Amino acid sequence: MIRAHSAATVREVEEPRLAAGEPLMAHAAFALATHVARELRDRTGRVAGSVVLLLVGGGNNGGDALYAGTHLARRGCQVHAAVVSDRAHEAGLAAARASGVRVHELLAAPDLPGAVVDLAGRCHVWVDGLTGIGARGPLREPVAGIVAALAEERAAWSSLLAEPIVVAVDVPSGIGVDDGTVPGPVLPADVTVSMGTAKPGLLLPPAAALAGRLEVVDLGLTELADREPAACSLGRSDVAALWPVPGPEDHKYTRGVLGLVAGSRTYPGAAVLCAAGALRTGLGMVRYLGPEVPTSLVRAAHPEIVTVPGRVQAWVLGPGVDPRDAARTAELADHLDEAAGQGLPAVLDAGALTLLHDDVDLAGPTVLTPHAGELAELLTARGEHTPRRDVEAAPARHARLAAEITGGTVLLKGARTVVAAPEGPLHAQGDATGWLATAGAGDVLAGVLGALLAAYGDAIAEAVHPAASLAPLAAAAASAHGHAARLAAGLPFDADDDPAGPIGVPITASDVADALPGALSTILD
Ligand SMILES: NC(=O)C1=CN([C@@H]2O[C@H](COP(=O)(O)OP(=O)(O)OC[C@H]3O[C@@H](n4cnc5c(N)ncnc54)[C@H](OP(=O)(O)O)[C@@H]3O)[C@@H](O)[C@H]2O)[C@@H](O)CC1
Ligand SMILES: [K+]
Repeated sequence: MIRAHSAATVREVEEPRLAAGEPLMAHAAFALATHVARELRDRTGRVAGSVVLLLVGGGNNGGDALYAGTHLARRGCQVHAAVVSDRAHEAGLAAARASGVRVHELLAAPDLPGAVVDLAGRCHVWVDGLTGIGARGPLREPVAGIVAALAEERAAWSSLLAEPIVVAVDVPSGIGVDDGTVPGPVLPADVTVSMGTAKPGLLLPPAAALAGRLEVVDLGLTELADREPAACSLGRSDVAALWPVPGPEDHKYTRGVLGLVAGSRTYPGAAVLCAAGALRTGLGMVRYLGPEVPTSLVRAAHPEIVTVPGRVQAWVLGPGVDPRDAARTAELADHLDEAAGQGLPAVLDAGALTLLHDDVDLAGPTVLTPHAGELAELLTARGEHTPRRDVEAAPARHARLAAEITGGTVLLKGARTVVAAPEGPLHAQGDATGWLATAGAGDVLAGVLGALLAAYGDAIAEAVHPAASLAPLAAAAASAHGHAARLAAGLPFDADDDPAGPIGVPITASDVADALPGALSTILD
């Protein structure tokens, strides 16, 4: 699991250590130099003789870059430092000069962005030490202009072979360190070397997509183990640890029975796909409840499905249900009440999300699975006027707001899925592929999550804090679903940002459901 801590937590932990004279910056800079050297060797085949640009702002982030530059100069690199603040780290500057780094004090340059871009054009690697966890809000001038010019230059270069490598120090300068927003210009990185712990903005969308590969440097900040992370991402072994695996004593009722109210005459496929997602995830039984169509289609596609009411351990309510169908919506509300009465978990998707447009307080453990548009509608209906683009610009903030307002756990679907409970760490999972953005994929996900919750349903109903396990389970479902999509698209199992890697093939939602057992076998291996 990658655990990310807020800037404030990092400061609280590092301050007493710095006061005690621990050389945290020296360790950070050495690790940074090692990563830069490795990147140079992997991509260009050499370290000595490479030309390195340090982008140096006015704080310790620039200090990290300067000290890393001293190590790289000693390893035979030609190192240039573009200093764009009059408060650059003094000791770092002195050390850099002493080790042969060429320091360019550029603040007085008539065209500052142009001067930095000129210098950058001669360098194999750019080390972004402009701002780190000390940044506040969008980048200000002159740094904003420099970053915008470099980002433009880099985008233009990417069509050529000799791209510069961008290594961000701690975070790509300009991202919202704690909330993952991109409030202004940011220089996208190939690698981000984060100091002591990951930062939330490196995991959360949309900023996470600008961080490249994440490398976390262990600075021995052991106190962080006892501090709740602000955000986290489950790895394969975390998902495996959560996944229910049947033992010899299990039977279908202990493995979990899922009640499914989905599909309509207009959208019958949603019921078939949601059932497929649940069945291929593995559970004891699916009880489908609905009108003749789609019941006949669900039975034809999945003969193992039971279509009579009975005991269940979790519900999936709403995929493919038209919220204008008053009778069906009332049915959804009844099942939601029934689940809450028994303390059983429920997934509210698509049509069922409109149940929360009224001032309903969720009484039971509930996961909402909106996409950005549905979340915007929900928030607006609950008095927080929110255009869809605002949700897309700050997914974590809006998912958390919806969780606080409704009392549910919100799984906000997107290229990178965010899960927010009313409190506790945010989760972000970026295991999927762009090919997954296809009709019906969300119905499959609701099924996967429903199956997982059914397995845990009785335990959740008996738990002291029934909602506490929902966010990790929702994140695990998103991860398995994303991995299945990668497998179906013919992509390597784990997402990486290698632009030279395979691009994959188009997939359908049915392909994703079919790929679930294969993905789970790799996860559980
Ligand atoms: N984690 C760890 O244990 C360790 C962390 N370490 C490192 O320290 C870093 C934190 O250093 P830090 O506190 O000096 O702040 P930093 O990020 O360099 O930014 C301050 C500068 O940015 C400027 N600035 C601010 N906002 C801005 C804006 N919007 N637009 C433009 N400029 C803006 C601000 O200017 P000012 O607002 O003061 O005028 C000031 O000049 C951390 O990220 C990591 O790299 C390691 O060295 C040791 C171990
Ligand atoms: K930075």
